[in-house]
Amino acid sequence: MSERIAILGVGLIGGSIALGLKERTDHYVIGYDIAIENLDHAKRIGAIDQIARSLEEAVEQATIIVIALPVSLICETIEKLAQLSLASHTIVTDVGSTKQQIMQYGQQLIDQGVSFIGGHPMAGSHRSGMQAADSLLFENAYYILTPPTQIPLADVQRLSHLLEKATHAQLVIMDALFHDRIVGAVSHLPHIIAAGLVVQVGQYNDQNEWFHRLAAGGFRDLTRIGASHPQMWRDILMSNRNEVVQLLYDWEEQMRSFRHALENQDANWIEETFATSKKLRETLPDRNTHLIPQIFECYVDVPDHPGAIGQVALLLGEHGINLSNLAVMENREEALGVLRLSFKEEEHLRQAIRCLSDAGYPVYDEALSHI
Ligand SMILES: NC(=O)c1ccc[n+]([C@@H]2O[C@H](COP(=O)([O-])OP(=O)(O)OC[C@H]3O[C@@H](n4cnc5c(N)ncnc54)[C@H](O)[C@@H]3O)[C@@H](O)[C@H]2O)c1
Ligand SMILES: O=C(O)C(=O)C[C@]1(C(=O)O)C=C[C@@H](O)C=C1
Repeated sequence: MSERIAILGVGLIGGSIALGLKERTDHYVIGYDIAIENLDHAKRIGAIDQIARSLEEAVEQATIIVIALPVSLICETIEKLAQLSLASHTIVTDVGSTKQQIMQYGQQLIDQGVSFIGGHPMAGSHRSGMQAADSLLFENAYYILTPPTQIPLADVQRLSHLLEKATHAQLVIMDALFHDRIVGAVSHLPHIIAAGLVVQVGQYNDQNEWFHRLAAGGFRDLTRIGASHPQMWRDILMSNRNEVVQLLYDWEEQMRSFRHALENQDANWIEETFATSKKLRETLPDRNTHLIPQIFECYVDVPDHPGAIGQVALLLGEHGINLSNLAVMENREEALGVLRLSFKEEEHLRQAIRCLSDAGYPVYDEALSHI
């Protein structure tokens, strides 16, 4: 099926998705942005087929709407879209870095019968705008979707396939709360730490310019993200405020432990902590080593009704099992649907089989033998 895709906000993320869509699919792409120069550039380089002069013009007849605006504007835009009469088969998604607040707004669309599926590609840059867009930005990165339980299986699959094809990312389904907690720790907290360090050293530098002159690899590596877009990060932190406040308490505790160790000349504690850090840092999965990822799969029968996908995804999420992809294999009327669940780790597959079987779902292997 050929889609008409409206991208609202043709900046770094919207522009990168648009480029991927035009490079790797045949879908028609319409761009809308407040900055006309972004749209002109996008049209010139073939990232979009058409420039829309208004939000209404962009979404009219769109079958998929991707909201790629700063988080506060994503919420506002969802409210605006809920006032328009979108066709019932339209899927609306977003790319915002937080998910719980956006999903609450998305309920307004779901109440109108429109499928709203939250999204967040876990890759980006401290740069912003269409000029920085890149069709390879999301290659091999995780792209998280947070479909509410009411969304039909087929819609989640339609969006997931489209995004996978356009971005070459690894699509993962996750609960919004789970997402905000984890992304708070691995993205939002690091941005605060980088900004805090840059401001602290900037204050020393005001007294003595040698601080900046001597800032070498360590400072530069750690603070690249301190140059990120201020309004975008204001929105992200305000949207994930509760999670980030909790994370900051833990961070203060970490820093206090370092200070105590130094005050008490506890060299062993310092060495042990750096040894732990080195070991953990070296075991971080490298995005680029997974160019041909090994996939572990199983098949599961689910009742063919709208909430079924959410229940399976939620069950796995609650057990901390990362689903890397989900596809509907069969969709017979009034009978069972068959889902193919893919995992990156064999251990996650084993855990999923155990937890789905315990919950009463029939689970099969590749040869469709009952597991
Ligand atoms: N930058 C990243 O690393 C990254 C990664 C993943 C997700 N995100 C999320 O993606 C979203 C977009 O971020 P980005 O990095 O692409 O930002 P960006 O600034 O590059 O793009 C945002 C675009 O929105 C446009 N815009 C702003 N106000 C508008 C308005 N009122 N009406 C129409 N257009 C308007 C801007 O002109 C710009 O082109 C944010 O919600 C962010 O949280 C960012
Ligand atoms: O690479 C960067 O510059 C980023 O900040 C990308 C990054 C991140 O924190 O990892 C930033 C925000 C997004 O929501 C996802 C990815």
